[in-house]
This record gives sequence, C-alpha cells and structure tokens, in this order.
Amino acid sequence: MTTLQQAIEQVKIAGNKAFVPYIMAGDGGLSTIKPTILKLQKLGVTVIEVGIPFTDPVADGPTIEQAGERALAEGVTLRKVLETLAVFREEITVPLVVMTYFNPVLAYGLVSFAEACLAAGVKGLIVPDVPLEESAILREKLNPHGVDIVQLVSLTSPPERIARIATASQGFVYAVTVNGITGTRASFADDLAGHFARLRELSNIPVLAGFGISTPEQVVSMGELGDGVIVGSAIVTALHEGDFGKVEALVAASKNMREKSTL
Ligand SMILES: O=P(O)(O)OC[C@@H](O)[C@@H](O)c1c[nH]c2ccccc12
Repeated sequence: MTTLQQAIEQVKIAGNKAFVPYIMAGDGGLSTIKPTILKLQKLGVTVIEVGIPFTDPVADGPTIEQAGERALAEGVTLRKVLETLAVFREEITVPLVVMTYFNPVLAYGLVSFAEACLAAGVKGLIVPDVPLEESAILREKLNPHGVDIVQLVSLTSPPERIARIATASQGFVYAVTVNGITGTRASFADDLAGHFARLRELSNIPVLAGFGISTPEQVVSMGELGDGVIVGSAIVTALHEGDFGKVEALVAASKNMREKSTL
C-alpha cells in the first residue's frame, strides 16, 4: 500500500472521513507555502493537494484561476514550488499531492521533474489534462520515485471507462462530483449515491469526492458518498482572505463521521 493510500485508510479505521484541502502554491508569495502547509498539517488534514499556477488552467473555475494569476504574478513556477518544499520536507508529515497541468511538466523534463518530486517528498500527482490512455508514461517515470498518479473519474464517463480508471488510479480515485470546472456549487445531482456506490465496488483503493464542496454541510453529505472530500475553491478563498476559522470549520466537519453502514 502506498503512503497516500495508507494515510486515507488510517482515517477510515478511526471512523473519520479524509479531508484534502487544495492550496494554490504561492498565492501570497512563495514564502507562504511553508507556513500554510504546516498550519493545515497541524489541523489534522489527511493529504494536501498543492496546486501549481498555470497560464491556461482549463479545468479551473474563476476562484482558482485568479489565485493562479496572483501566484504567477509573484513569479511562482513548478520548479520553485518543488525547491521550496524540498527545503522543509523534514517538517512535512502529511502526504503532498501536486496538481499541475502537463505543460509545466514537459517544460521541466519528465526525468528532472520526477527527481525534484522525490527531493521534495511529493507522494502523488494529479495532471488533469493527461487522459488515462496517455498516463502510463507518468506512472513509469514517477512511480519509481514514490509518487502515485491519481486519476479523475467524471460523472459522464461510461461504465467501462470508469472501471479502467478505477483500476489504474493510485493512492485514491478522484471522483468529480459535478460536470464542468472547479468552483463552489449550491447543489449537486441526485444520482450521485448510485455513481459512488458503483465506483467503490470497482475500486480497491479509497474514493474521494471533489469539486463544488464549500460548506461544512457539504463536507458531511459528500463525505458520506465515499471515503472523504477534496475542497479547493473554498479553501483558496478562506486562505486569501485570512479567514482560517473557515478552514477549521471545514476540517472539523470531516471528523467523527462514522460510516452509516457500520452503525
Ligand atoms: O475548487 P473545488 O470546486 O473545491 O474543486 C477542487 C479542486 O479545486 C482541486 O482539486 C483542483 C484544482 N484544480 C483542479 C483541476 C483539475 C482537478 C482538480 C483540481
């Protein structure tokens, strides 16, 4: 079992749900990366998704896109983020998953990127614009350096494709809960429970729900569908506005949520 999967399984054993905050690395400057990660880690989050700013973030809604623009204006790059993480990696106890588009990885060079991930102690990678069919190259280069390649499953994927993604994903399966881009949503489709039940049956690794989750109530209701949640835009906004209380409330909602089926 990989470090990433283990971290989520431990939360499950304790009867809780995984909570994975997404941060835009360097929103506020490179120097914010360390204190932000250490603060989130202290709150007891399960994994941290570290987003890399990119000029053409096709999967991102306005909140994350604007955070990316702020970070780019600070001169933040994939290389600088990994170098920053490497400096304090001894203090990092929570597994980090880097989320980037493929272009910065290509520009870095796959081999150098894989080595930099290892040096930074990165445990997983999400590259939303690399489809399953093209993802073998990532696993081949990153797996030997201890980095899982996490795959996203969309609501519209046909069953046969869902099965292939669920089998190929490493660490956890990222189950996207809405159609479209990242960003907060007021409501979700009614048939999510069936989708998640099928997904969990097909997968041997944890299934986490992400996209559109922004309130403690949604952390609870979406958490119940699988093994936990990923929250991006709401965290990015709270951190940008200096409202750490909001972050605490979201994390708190993921704790002490016993599986209904085991009650
Ligand atoms: O912002 P939201 O709706 O809470 O969604 C999570 C998301 O931000 C984060 O996981 C993410 C940010 N950019 C992405 C691109 C693709 C997949 C996932 C992501």
